[in-house]
Amino acid sequence: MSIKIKDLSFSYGTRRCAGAGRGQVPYDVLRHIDLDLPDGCLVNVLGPNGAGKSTLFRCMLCLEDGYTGSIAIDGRDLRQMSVRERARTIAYIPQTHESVYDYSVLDVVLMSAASQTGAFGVPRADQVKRAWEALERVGIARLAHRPATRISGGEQQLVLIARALAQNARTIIMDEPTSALDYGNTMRVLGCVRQLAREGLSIIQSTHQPDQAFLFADKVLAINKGRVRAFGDPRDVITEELVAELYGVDVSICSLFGDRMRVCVPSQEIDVTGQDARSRVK
Ligand SMILES: Nc1ncnc2c1ncn2[C@@H]1O[C@H](COP(=O)(O)OP(=O)(O)OP(=O)(O)O)[C@@H](O)[C@H]1O
Repeated sequence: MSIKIKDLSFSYGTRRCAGAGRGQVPYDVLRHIDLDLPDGCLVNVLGPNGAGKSTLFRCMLCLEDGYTGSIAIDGRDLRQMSVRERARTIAYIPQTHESVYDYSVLDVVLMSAASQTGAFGVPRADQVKRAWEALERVGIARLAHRPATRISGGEQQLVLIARALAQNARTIIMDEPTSALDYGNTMRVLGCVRQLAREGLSIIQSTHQPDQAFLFADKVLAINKGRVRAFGDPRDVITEELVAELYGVDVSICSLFGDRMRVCVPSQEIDVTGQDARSRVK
């Protein structure tokens, strides 16, 4: 689904203005954001802590609706859609998700049906079938009857992706889906996410790893201080200047395998003077 954001600004409230006696002023966490996210695209959102990534997601999900400007999905204004319609359109995987109840993995995935059956409705046969298909799709059907609290972090993340798939939403927003995962699970989850985008889903996910964006993203959105700093192809957007600006770290961007892959190397940690820099991307 295509997402069009026009002049989006959002504030959580006011803060005291610098200087004596100036009073409270609105503190805009998001400032005049214009974006056109194409359909069937895997977008990685980069930006330092507090840049506004989660807030942007919350606005796109209408969890915060006090924004100015507009957000349209496939041409329809988000605010004109009912809660159920929105739930069917966009699935959300938040930054942290810790279930305290011992629901089975299958039950967690079946919660996706709540937007159609209501919170206490019994899932229909087709919804159960879809839940199984989603579990198969992400490769964890074998875990269906295990308590969702007693599986690994990577498996839990895959359960949430399966739930989003079973919800049948064409757009999935993920807030740092791999932040708690080890290297192997990170690669498996991101590989699964990329495959889903190749099959036509629109996926927007935040990450703090520019290298991940080189490897997995179709587009990169860089946000800094609530503004869009850059948007486009990873190779165009992720530059040494951008990484230094966003994260305050000097990196060299190097190419590998005949430039099929690029990586950020923190050059301030190693002395690269006089080294062979032929593969460095200028
Ligand atoms: N509920 C809230 N009330 C007031 N201010 C908030 C609230 N949530 C976030 N903020 C502030 O809004 C700004 C943006 O926060 P946000 O969580 O969107 O950043 P982020 O880019 O997702 O950061 P991170 O990478 O650390 O998750 C920060 O200054 C944060 O302190």
